[in-house]
Amino acid sequence: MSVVARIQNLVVQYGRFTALNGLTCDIPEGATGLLGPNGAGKTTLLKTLLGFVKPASGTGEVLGIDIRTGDRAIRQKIGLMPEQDCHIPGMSAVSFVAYAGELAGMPPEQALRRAHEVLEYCGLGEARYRNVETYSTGMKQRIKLAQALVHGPKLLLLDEPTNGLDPAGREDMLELVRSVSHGKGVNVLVSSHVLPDIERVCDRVIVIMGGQLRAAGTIKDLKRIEGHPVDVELREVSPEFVKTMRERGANVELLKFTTYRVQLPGLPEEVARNVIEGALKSRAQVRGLTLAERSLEEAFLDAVAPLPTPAPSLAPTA
Ligand SMILES: Nc1ncnc2c1ncn2[C@@H]1O[C@H](COP(=O)(O)OP(=O)(O)OP(=O)(O)O)[C@@H](O)[C@H]1O
Repeated sequence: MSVVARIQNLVVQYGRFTALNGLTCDIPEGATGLLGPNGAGKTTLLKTLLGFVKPASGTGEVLGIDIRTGDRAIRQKIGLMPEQDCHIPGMSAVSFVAYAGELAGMPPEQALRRAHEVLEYCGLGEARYRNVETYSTGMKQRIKLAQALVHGPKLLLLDEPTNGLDPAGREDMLELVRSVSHGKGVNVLVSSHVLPDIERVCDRVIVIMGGQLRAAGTIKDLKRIEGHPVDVELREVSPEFVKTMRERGANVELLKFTTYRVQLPGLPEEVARNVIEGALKSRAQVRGLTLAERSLEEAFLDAVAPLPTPAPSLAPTA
């Protein structure tokens, strides 16, 4: 797995409050979701990657550049779509986006040309000469994306990109982010509380809590259930199937309607074969057979569950 950013033992403090508490994680190439409950440190991590916030200790590299010293070089290669509105009052969309390009180091003419292109790409072509203050919430979200993309970043950081959007606007924004990451090959890190959004756009997630890493990996792996149980949908409820599978050493539970979850030792293919044999023997008709998985929400809740507290050590007796 290639990485776009790597951070180790990162500590970030606001006064005496520690927001990132020894965070170590890799941000892989592709589309990654950054998950965590309120106050977990997600925005702080994004700001630290951009060099806006300096770590008290620890190390970090983004696209091969040290986050402690290379903030200007980093900002030329990263785009940030912040959670809050970031337009400048009184400016038209095209002037604002071109200005964002210049701030990222582009020559004015090139910035203006790119501003027209990205506004078109973000669906704001017709509204580009309008004052941004007159934009709807959905349009304001799009212009935040346009200003983040104007300088052709290699990594795009998105902080709650679907905030405040209605269902149609949300769909459009997710489609845009997906096309940026999967069609244009831009690496993206998306911070969001909306797990279905993350599932739509990302292949991997990083879960943080209390400024520390709680889980990281592909969404597929995080949803996997230990022991590879399979879900078997039968044509009808079959006590005979349950009996047969139990005789074969399986753990069987009725999940819903006519679907059973079956757990047996062995690889998923072996378990599937065993289930088919059991169904044939018990004359149960199989309608579907899938590897059981939990929802991303279940995996997330598991990752952020309170950590077990170590047992108190016994005081030595005199
Ligand atoms: N400028 C600041 N001064 C003091 N504390 C801050 C500052 N910015 C953030 N914090 C605190 O640091 C912690 C992490 O904040 P951060 O905004 O990174 O969390 P988050 O995971 O993005 O939260 P949310 O999901 O609510 O946006 C929070 O407890 C927050 O109150």
